[in-house]
Amino acid sequence: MKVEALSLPGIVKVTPARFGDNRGFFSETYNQKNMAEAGIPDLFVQDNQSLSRQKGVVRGLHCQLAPHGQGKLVRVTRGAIWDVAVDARTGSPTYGQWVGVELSAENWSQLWLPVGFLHGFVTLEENTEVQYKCTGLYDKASERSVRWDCEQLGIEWPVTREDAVLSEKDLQAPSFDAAQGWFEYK
Ligand SMILES: Cc1cn([C@H]2C[C@H](O)[C@@H](COP(=O)(O)OP(=O)(O)O[C@H]3O[C@H](C)C(=O)[C@H](O)[C@H]3O)O2)c(=O)[nH]c1=O
Repeated sequence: MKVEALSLPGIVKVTPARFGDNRGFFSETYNQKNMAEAGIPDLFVQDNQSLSRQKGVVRGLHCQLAPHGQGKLVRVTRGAIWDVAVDARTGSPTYGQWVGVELSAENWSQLWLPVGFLHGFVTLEENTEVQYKCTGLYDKASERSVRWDCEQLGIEWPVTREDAVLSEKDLQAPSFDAAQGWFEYK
């Protein structure tokens, strides 16, 4: 498995091996030992999957507050996304900084985001399926959102506001200012 630390400390991109043959391929998409060696904890308690039928669907920026914070290990099993992590840990030297990575069924890469980071993505193809493991269970009351196109964050999304497809919840999300104090940098 290939492991790449990204420009935002704490965010890790991993690419499991994929063994192709005349039938197709086989891949260990999650191996506790390999992931632990990459610095990705082994306690995942929930698997999620979403399908976005259109190109340009933006989901995020989301997180859950303590004690329901979620580390996420994200991968794409059909189509492609541009996946984004934002450091929301008050006191962090990289507070408000972001990193974006293309994850696709083609490149087979996965992105690890620890607790304390906002997560969001935009689909780059129609009928994109995203699957992700979470270190915490869903807790609706502790969900928080920040608007995807917050000027303060300046995320360089590969989609225009006109073309972006968002949920009502995400259309009404506050700016990143709201995130002050959500997470403490340790
Ligand atoms: C997240 C979640 C949602 N739901 C229900 C609640 C709603 O009735 C429905 C759709 O939820 P939502 O619109 O919040 O789904 P997304 O916009 O894809 O949200 C996700 O998008 C970004 C990218 C994330 O990282 C989070 O995991 C998550 O916030 O699924 C559940 O039952 N369990 C869950 O864990």
